[in-house]
Amino acid sequence: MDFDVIVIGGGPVGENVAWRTAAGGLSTAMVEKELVGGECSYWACMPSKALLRSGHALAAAQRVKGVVGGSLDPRAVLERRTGFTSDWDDTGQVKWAESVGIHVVRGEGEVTGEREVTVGGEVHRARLAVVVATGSVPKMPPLEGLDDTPVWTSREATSARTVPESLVVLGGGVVGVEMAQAWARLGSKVTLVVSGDRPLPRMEDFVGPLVVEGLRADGVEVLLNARAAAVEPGALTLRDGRVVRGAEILVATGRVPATKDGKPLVIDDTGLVSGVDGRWLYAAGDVTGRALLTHQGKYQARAVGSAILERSRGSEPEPWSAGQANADHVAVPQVVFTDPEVAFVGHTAAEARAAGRDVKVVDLDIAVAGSSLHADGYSGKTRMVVDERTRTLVGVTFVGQDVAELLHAATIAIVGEVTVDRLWHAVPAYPTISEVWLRMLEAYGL
Ligand SMILES: Cc1cc2nc3c(=O)[nH]c(=O)nc-3n(C[C@H](O)[C@H](O)[C@H](O)COP(=O)(O)OP(=O)(O)OC[C@H]3O[C@@H](n4cnc5c(N)ncnc54)[C@H](O)[C@@H]3O)c2cc1C
Ligand SMILES: NC(=O)c1ccc[n+]([C@@H]2O[C@H](COP(=O)([O-])OP(=O)(O)OC[C@H]3O[C@@H](n4cnc5c(N)ncnc54)[C@H](O)[C@@H]3O)[C@@H](O)[C@H]2O)c1
Repeated sequence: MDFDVIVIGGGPVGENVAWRTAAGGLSTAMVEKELVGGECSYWACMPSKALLRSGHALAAAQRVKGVVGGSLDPRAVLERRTGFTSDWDDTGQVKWAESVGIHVVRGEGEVTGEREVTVGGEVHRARLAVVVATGSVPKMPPLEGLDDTPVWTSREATSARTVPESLVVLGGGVVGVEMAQAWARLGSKVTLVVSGDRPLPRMEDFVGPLVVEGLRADGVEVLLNARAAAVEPGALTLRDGRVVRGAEILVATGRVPATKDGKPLVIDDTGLVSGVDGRWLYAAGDVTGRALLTHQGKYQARAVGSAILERSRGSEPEPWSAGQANADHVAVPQVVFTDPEVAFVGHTAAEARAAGRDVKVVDLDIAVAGSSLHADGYSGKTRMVVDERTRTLVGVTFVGQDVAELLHAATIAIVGEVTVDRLWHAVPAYPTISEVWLRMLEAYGL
């Protein structure tokens, strides 16, 4: 069949491209080989956060004097998780897609020519654009014995129907720390194997050690500088000869773009794939390798949808208009949903310095009236990185209980290029944890 736009991949990113072009009046097909809703809905964001939330709610309650008792019912937590995945059934998402005018095509799509996508032997043509939003797949490390050992990936870690008695987690990235804590709080005996001296190594250097403290408080055994060499059912052998045992072994060592060669599709800020003539091939989301995050992929999706619509009307998207994903370079926010939570946006101090910027770094404990009310003995840390030339923020990091909702203020300040002098006039309400903004600006020198 012919369409104006064909989107390959019906994850959150593909859905958002298709939604935008269909809403703009373009006939749009979305090709999906598994479940409409993608990894995020069924095996990533939603089930992983559902597995974590009950444990966090209980821990938060128990940090307030006067709350007595409380416990987790792992079976009910798993049931709640399963509810968020609609028991791995995409009927609801397909109905939504069709209700907004998207034509859903089931099957594996392949770009077989210019503006041409083949699905199960049937050739479909796109009058305007083909958009690749195929996401990413787990990256497996070179471990002896891996081919013969049934291990967990993030799919099993988010969809398991029972709590394993013990679990070894290989990899100190976001999946590793989140899943280690979720399963530990559900009663599994968890060992986290981290190859470097701290987990979450790409974040500010104080983040990893604070997350390790939180994991150890939950009984997770965290092995640092531990390099894995071989795996067999029930055991992971480290290069120094130590053997770590667990009923299940989760390999969480990163992801690669879902392309034939595992390489990312490099795009410009309107989503056009570099090196392809004719301005018809676009990509967005994990497959671009830009930022492996649902919200940022959906932002790219909105840019791609807008750019296709604008170009169909003969105009070109301007920088910082809806048709360009310019914030990818300055303000990508991310929350790691551990306890303590990690929330950060922008660049780390080290990245900013490496880019040649003259920055001032403000480090503070989160210790304000709001935090002391929020939890007895609240502890947390924050870092603000300020560009001294423009007096605007480059990056902000918070670590502590329930800091996720503080993040959007930082994102707005960075994207809006708000100076610290003007930020001074954004008065945080008393007594909220946001008052830490005032303390940071005072510590900066205002
Ligand atoms: C455990 C885990 C937890 C996460 N938690 C968070 C979180 O809390 N917050 C956050 O922002 N991000 C999180 N992420 C990252 C997030 O899941 C991804 O960034 C997001 O899913 C990317 O969306 P996407 O649409 O690009 O790809 P996907 O969600 O991977 O969707 C791609 C879709 O394309 C389909 N597909 C692939 N190839 C083809 C083909 N040839 N033909 C047809 N269909 C095809 C796939 O079946 C899939 O449905 C998490 C990731 C993991 C693994
Ligand atoms: N809350 C969230 O926003 C959230 C949650 C989960 C995942 N995600 C996204 O999904 C993506 C994938 O997550 P991930 O944790 O799989 O990847 P990651 O890239 O964040 O972390 C992988 C980690 O594994 C380590 N590693 C690589 N090879 C190894 C080996 N052989 N042995 C031991 N360690 C090894 C790396 O040093 C790295 O720290 C991330 O980019 C993340 O942004 C986001």
